[in-house]
Amino acid sequence: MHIEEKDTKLFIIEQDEYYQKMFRHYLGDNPAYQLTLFHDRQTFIHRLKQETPEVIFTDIHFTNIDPIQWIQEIKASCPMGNIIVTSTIKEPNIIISLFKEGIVDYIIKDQHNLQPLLHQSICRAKSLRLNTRETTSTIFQKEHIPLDARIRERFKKTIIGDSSSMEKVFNLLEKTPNNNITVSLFGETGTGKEVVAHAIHQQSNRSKGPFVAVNISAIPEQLLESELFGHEKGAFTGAISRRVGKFEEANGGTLFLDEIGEMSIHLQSKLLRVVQEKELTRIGSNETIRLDVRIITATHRNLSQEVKKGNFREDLFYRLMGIPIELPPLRKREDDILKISHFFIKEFSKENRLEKDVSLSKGAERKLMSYQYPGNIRELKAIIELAAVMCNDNNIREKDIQFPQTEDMESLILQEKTLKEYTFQIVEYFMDKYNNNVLDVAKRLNIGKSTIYRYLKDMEEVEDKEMSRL
Ligand SMILES: Nc1ncnc2c1ncn2[C@@H]1O[C@H](COP(=O)(O)OP(=O)(O)OP(=O)(O)O)[C@@H](O)[C@H]1O
Repeated sequence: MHIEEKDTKLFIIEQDEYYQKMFRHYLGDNPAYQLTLFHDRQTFIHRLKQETPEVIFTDIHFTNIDPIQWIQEIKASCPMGNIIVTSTIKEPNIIISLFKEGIVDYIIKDQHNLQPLLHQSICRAKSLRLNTRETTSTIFQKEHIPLDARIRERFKKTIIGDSSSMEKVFNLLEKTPNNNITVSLFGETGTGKEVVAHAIHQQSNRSKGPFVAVNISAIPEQLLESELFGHEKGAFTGAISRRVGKFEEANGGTLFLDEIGEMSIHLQSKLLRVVQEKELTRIGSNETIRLDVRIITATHRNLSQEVKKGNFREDLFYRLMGIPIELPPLRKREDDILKISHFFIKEFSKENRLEKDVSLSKGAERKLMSYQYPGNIRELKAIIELAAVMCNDNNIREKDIQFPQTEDMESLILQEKTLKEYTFQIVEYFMDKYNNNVLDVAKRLNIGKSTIYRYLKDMEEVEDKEMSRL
């Protein structure tokens, strides 16, 4: 979308004289911008309460005030203003927290190409405003802001989960459909990063365009450049024909760069250029191709640590961050385990055209709840599918649920139950296994029949108590 730049009202608070001059030089001379520079915090806040600039540039390095508090103060004074932070502070954790507070962009001040970055940032802030028709300061979740339930419900059709940690994810996802902002997904393997990336595309105003996914770690380094950016015939040995890269393939749609943390530093700089300039040239070509692609990235790594270690370019990190969404591991989503299990069982029954849907016994449910799932949702899916194949009468019992041997004991111990609770679990397991034949179970566990009956009675009482509490 072309953004009309005439008379864009900019407020800039900057205490450093050198940078004040720089802002005046880079932005003040541009007739499209109406610039007001402040160096005093109080005057700045006072004016913000009276006027509404479209874009607010601020540093975060002020004495006696914490960066988050400062952004909150600006937002409280001018809820409609789009905040862009310009600072020399490069601490990734601070930057992520500021994005979560709702800033639109973060620009490191001491870069050589600052002028185009400032300009792009202003355009981006304005396009957000036009596209979303909401303040960019509400781009990120805030409990007190009414949430768009319809968008949330659409996301919930493919991303199963109701737990409180997922609610935070949905709060952020709600803010993605009507703009072009980059989304960066973090989370352990199997937590659903690709599912979420696809859902973002599906719910966005680009859903009619292509969704192209590239797994960076699956492509050998020497092929990745041409895979992403394409090449002309004869550009290098082996380039027997022209190849359109994934960026071009995704034009008009969404490009999902999975495992972005695995990209080499060399390619990172090329990617940065493409992301910043929104155009590329294929290897061996002079032609410039304009890009209109939304980028979603994912990684299982802690990227801010990778930045600190020098493995990931800090400028690219900031460029790609956009809306950062952390997908929680399944062990922190206990409330979702059964819901997702039932979802997979339904899918399984449908895919296999079963006349009667597979069901889960209470014992099986309890067993599913007892595990830690190092492989997250992918592992749960595999466990459920295996159980659905192994079970008799389309009813999954405890014995049908099989966890990898090595994790089994550890995961049992990690539950830190009482001895009585462990005993109940063992009795329940064998009752399930021996089709409720108390005699067989007593023999197997080498205890008297009456002891088993006593346990069963105790278990029933515990269950009744639990039920009456609900
Ligand atoms: N919330 C969810 N609801 C239903 N199914 C899900 C959900 N999240 C993930 N899945 C399923 O779990 C499996 C793993 O998901 P996905 O590939 O998106 O994970 P990932 O985080 O991208 O993994 P990796 O980091 O290994 O690439 C897929 O089969 C997917 O369909």
